[in-house]
Amino acid sequence: MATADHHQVLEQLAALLEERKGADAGSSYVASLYKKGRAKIAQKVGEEGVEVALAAVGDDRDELINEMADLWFHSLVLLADANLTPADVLAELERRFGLSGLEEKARRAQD
Ligand SMILES: N=c1c2ncn([C@@H]3O[C@H](COP(=O)(O)OP(=O)(O)OP(=O)(O)O)[C@@H](O)[C@H]3O)c2ncn1[C@@H]1O[C@H](COP(=O)(O)O)[C@@H](O)[C@H]1O
Repeated sequence: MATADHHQVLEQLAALLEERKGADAGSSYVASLYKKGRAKIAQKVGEEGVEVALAAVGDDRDELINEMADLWFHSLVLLADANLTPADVLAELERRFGLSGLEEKARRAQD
């Protein structure tokens, strides 16, 4: 896939994950995750997060990319299971543009 198409990958994968809701768990890893349920999917996200942290400390570029891809993938499955999309998360990140992290933290402390 060409670099210019990279921004479409999240949407394409999300569409595929949506399709997998009707798939057979025996022939699709994603369908097998849906079948195991939200808690199992959430557990996978947690495990992949830990693996990302370990890879980062190990300072191995390829390992970090690999583990981050696993984390993003399982996070997308979790979003789909919750009937949310990458666009929902991207919209939230977009909303935060221009708002410094420290400023945001201070606002939260006031709530
Ligand atoms: N991007 C991915 C992707 N990344 C990682 N994985 C799978 O995630 C699993 C994670 O491996 P682990 O060792 O952590 O887990 P495990 O030991 O297999 O599973 P557990 O027993 O821990 O649950 C592996 O089986 C990987 O193959 C993925 N599986 C699917 N996709 C995408 O999802 C699409 C649909 O997949 P299927 O539903 O399987 O057709 C594929 O075409 C891909 O685009």
